[in-house]
Amino acid sequence: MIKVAIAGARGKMGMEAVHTVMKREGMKLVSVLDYKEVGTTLAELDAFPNTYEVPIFTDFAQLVEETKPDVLVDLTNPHSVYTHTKQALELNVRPVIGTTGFTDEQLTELKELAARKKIGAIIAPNFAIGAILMMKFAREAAKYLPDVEIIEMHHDKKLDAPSGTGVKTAQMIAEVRHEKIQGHPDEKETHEGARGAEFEGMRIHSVRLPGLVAHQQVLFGGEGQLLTIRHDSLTRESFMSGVAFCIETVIGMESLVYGLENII
Ligand SMILES: NC(=O)C1=CN([C@@H]2O[C@H](COP(=O)(O)OP(=O)(O)OC[C@H]3O[C@@H](n4cnc5c(N)ncnc54)[C@H](OP(=O)(O)O)[C@@H]3O)[C@@H](O)[C@H]2O)C=CC1
Ligand SMILES: O=C(O)C1=N[C@H](C(=O)O)C[C@H](O)C1
Repeated sequence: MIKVAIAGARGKMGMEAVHTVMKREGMKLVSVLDYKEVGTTLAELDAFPNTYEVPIFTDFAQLVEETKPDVLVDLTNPHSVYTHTKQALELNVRPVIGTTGFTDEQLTELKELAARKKIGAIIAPNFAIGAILMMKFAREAAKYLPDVEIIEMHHDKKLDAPSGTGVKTAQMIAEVRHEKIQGHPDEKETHEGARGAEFEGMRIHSVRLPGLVAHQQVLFGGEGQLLTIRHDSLTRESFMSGVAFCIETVIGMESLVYGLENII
């Protein structure tokens, strides 16, 4: 039985993850990490009325001491995720991280820490299998069509831009794409930001609108042709088989993996 703790259980993803872990055979939700006093167990919260008698902690060291989780699933926000991941590794709890917004320096540091401690960790900018395939197909297409722009579209409560998936897509494309600055060499923005975020000569555009969940198009332009690779997460259920897969997989790992494309 894999013992799981979740940080961010009151959030949109966290709520789904709580139900996923509770329903899945072979794993058990032993505790929840919050940053404010919201109650002593999940059953006291409006989101889970009288349902799960799972204790809530505001102190991670105490959570580990009292409930001894094997895995910490983090679905919080870009401001707290780095600290949670580091604390988990230091306390020998395997992190499964869905939260986005890490800097390159933070990723490198966490990778080194996991390697030093020989502890499995997964940082997954996107848990949905369709999104992983979208990124893999985009990497393949970029070998032949190096002119590419990424348009990611999310709900308007999202804190980080570009999305973790948008950045990961650009990183995967950059692995194979001949370096190239796109657009006209003399192009000039008359309104700042018009051309989107720059990533190794590619552009990432972030759309935020109510009604959206998580969507991305990768556009490749060629002579007289356009290839569009698109993925849509229509509900947060789309991420849950990935969350369960990571919890089960991280147990047998001894290093940090960034991106599910490396382990599926
Ligand atoms: N990898 C993937 O496939 C996916 C990743 N995500 C990412 O997951 C993260 C969460 O997304 P989402 O559920 O939509 O966001 P929400 O804002 O709905 O949920 C975040 C929750 O975390 C809580 N929280 C904030 N800080 C802490 C902390 N220090 N400790 C414990 N809980 C905390 C928030 O509480 P409060 O509201 O009181 O501040 C909130 O309840 C985001 O980074 C998002 O990008 C989202 C979807 C898929
Ligand atoms: O905030 C979200 O909602 C999502 N965040 C992740 C990201 O930044 O890529 C994954 C998915 O796109 C949903």
